[in-house]
Amino acid sequence: MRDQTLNARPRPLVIGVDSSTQSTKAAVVDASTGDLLAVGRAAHTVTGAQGARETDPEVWWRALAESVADGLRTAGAAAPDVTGIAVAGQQHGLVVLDAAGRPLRDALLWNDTRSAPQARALTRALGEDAWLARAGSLPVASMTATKWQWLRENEPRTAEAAAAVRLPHDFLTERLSGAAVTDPGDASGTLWYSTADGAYDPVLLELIGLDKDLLPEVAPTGGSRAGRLTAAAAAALGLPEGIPVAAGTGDNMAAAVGLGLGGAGLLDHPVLSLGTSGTVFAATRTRPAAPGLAGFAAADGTYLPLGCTLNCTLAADKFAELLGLDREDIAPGGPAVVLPYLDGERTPDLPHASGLVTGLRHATTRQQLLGAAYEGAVFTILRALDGLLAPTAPAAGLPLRLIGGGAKGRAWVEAVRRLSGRTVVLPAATELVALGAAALAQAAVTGEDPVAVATAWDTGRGRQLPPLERDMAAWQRIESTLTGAAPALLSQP
Ligand SMILES: Nc1ncnc2c1ncn2[C@@H]1O[C@H](COP(=O)(O)OP(=O)(O)O)[C@@H](O)[C@H]1O
Ligand SMILES: O=C(CO)[C@@H](O)[C@H](O)COP(=O)(O)O
Repeated sequence: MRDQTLNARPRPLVIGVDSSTQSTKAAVVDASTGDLLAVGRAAHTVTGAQGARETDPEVWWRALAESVADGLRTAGAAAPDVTGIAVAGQQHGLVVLDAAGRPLRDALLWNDTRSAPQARALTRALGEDAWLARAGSLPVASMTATKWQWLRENEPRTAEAAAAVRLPHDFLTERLSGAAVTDPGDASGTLWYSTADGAYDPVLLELIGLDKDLLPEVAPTGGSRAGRLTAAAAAALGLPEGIPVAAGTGDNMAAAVGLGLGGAGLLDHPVLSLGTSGTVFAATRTRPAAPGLAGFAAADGTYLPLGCTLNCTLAADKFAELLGLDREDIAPGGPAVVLPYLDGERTPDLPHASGLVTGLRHATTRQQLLGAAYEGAVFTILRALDGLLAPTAPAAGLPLRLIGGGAKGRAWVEAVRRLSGRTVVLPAATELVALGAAALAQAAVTGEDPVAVATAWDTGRGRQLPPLERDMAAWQRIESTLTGAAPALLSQP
């Protein structure tokens, strides 16, 4: 018979939630060791065509409750042992709420490109230098300020009726805690927050006619305590009422925390994330402000310069589906080149682009064509990485950490190794956003630095893959195709 006293001993747990584009994942983590006991999951629905991408925020709320229940069930964990929770969310989405906190419409997501004209107009209105000096980034269609402008111009009654404006993660944090709180990391993706001042920017808010009173308070870090789990949220999630709820952050910022990147950890180490978006980023102490990259704040008080593409895993999966192939059934593209810009593109800024296939011969196989789709997606992200590394020469020799759903796939990993020629580190944990959120939750419980928590947990540990010789022939083929096609891709309707 097992010792009942041992069974009864409480085991403090924290929950880190990753509410991303396609799904919610809830990591149930042993707060003392950082051991990942289970990941609960629930899918989202994304609707829209021709540039529109929307999700009902209530879908995220239901998915949060489902994934937490799934995680606790799978872990065989007792809900009363949960001591804290934090949410990391897909960045930039525009959530508009009525006075009772109900969504007035579906959220406009980061990959909705309808606000490209508003992005251009906002850039012209203030000038690139002023945007970079204030927000650290230039307006592109992903940024929340351009979405707010789109709403004002296209659905003015909804914009006027808004009693609150939120990002996906702070919408969920408020549902949990009742507190209207965000963090510097996710706030920096709105473009109405100044990374220079560390506060909402009155000039930018005035430019887009947005009342500061509609916005959440900005906590000092994502690991600050936003509040405590309300009775209503506790009932909905089956968790103990009153446990600390962290301010949370954007998904890329949380991944950085999960990898132990930031002031209390590693600086300048580059990361490549292969998910719905392809992203490259590094935690830095220097405030970024360069065209072509997003100059975000990190969740821990450092900065997170980042490049982001709109077409990554979903684009390669679409090619696999069209070709009737398994996603791993690939060969190097040979002379075939694919620019897989099925959703338009953000980096480079070609919001109206569509996919381009060129270089086909009679000898081209389906496997080569699928390989070319991976190469096109990977080339596009790695080009952004070159921009990220240029100002920090010492980082050029550092290994590249590979994360996100795509990092589970051999075809992705090999394409990154071949086109980058870099040493690649594959972290053992696949859910680094959720683990980073768990570290934020633990920071909100104990008051520690979230990066120090993740470093002590060693959630970023992984295996190192040696560099392969860089495939410069493929690189140059794709690069010259993009250079030649860019004017046509830019002017597509
Ligand atoms: N074993 C695998 N091999 C290759 N790709 C995978 C694998 N598992 C999942 N993926 C890809 O991962 C993507 C989801 O990645 P994820 O980082 O979870 O996305 P997001 O955070 O944007 O919702 C899917 O689109 C899928 O193509
Ligand atoms: O817009 C960005 C970064 O600026 C995206 O990275 C979103 O944050 C969505 O992330 P995933 O759903 O792909 O994780």
